[in-house]
Amino acid sequence: MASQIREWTGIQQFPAATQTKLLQLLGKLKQENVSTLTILVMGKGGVGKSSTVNSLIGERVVSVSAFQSEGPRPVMVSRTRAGFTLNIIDTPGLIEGGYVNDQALQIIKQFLLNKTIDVLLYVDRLDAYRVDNLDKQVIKAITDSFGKGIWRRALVVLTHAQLSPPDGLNYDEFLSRRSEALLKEVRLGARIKKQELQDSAIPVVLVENSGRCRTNDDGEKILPSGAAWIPNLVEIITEVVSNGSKAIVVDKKLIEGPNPNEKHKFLIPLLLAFQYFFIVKPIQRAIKGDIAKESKPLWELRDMGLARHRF
Ligand SMILES: Nc1nc2c(ncn2[C@@H]2O[C@H](COP(=O)(O)OP(=O)(O)OP(=O)(O)O)[C@@H](O)[C@H]2O)c(=O)[nH]1
Repeated sequence: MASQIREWTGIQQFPAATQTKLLQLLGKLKQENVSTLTILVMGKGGVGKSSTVNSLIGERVVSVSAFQSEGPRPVMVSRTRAGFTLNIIDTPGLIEGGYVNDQALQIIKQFLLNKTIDVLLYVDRLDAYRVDNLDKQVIKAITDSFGKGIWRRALVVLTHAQLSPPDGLNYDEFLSRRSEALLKEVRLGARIKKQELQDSAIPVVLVENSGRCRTNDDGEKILPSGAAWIPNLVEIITEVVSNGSKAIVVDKKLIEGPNPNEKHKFLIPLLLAFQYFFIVKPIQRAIKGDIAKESKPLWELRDMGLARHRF
């Protein structure tokens, strides 16, 4: 209920330049008749999801820990400002003991029941050097849970953006290699086809949550490129919201129904029937034919009394 939602006072913590840009962006959304934005934040554990939520809200609303957080519970933080409601849903890391924690995933899905996800922030660290099987699993779990359409509403958010790349690589080169490796996995995990690539361009956005993040003359936290990252992130979120794709409505059907990516499951019995009549049957027939044609070995003929013992 709107009356219970707290006023977004955290915005006043931002430097004036950031506040102005944020209010402009929210004003633009309102002009497009968007007055609520629900942002889902997902990713592996410890990549900076909660820190990013706190940075965006401008308050310490969710706890941040260098070690894996305990209760695997999602948290929704809601704030209103000038008739606009911002909901951000922070979720626990999905990986436990090397696998996607199905129970945590189920809890997240239940939590999202009857909510509409406008944007997914898929969070990872910029300073990771390879994409591994865990990334694949998390991307697949998100796709299987919400359908591949969620990636049309997604941003890849890379934290720890204030880094010095290793091996003498320059920053932009490192960023583009890291982004490309991750996006490749997202495209595979989300089963985005080649012809859909153009439509499904997923933006990669940099974030630096550290208190030691550099600032510009206006006091805004900036990236190594000099861009103020909070207004930049919000701007790209508003672009994704306006890209013509559908928000993800989490209803009972999505949570309990068949996997949204298995729409063609009805074909399975047809395929089995095809396999039976056109593969299994002909093979059985061929085997029978072979047996019938087979010349009997001497010992068999002997046993049948048709051949004389030769030994
Ligand atoms: N330097 C730096 N540290 C960060 C950044 N983002 C997060 N951290 C640190 O990384 C650690 C984990 O951050 P969290 O925000 O708790 O990560 P999380 O993904 O929410 O973790 P779980 O809730 O356990 O899944 C904390 O010690 C943060 O202070 C960042 O952009 N830069």
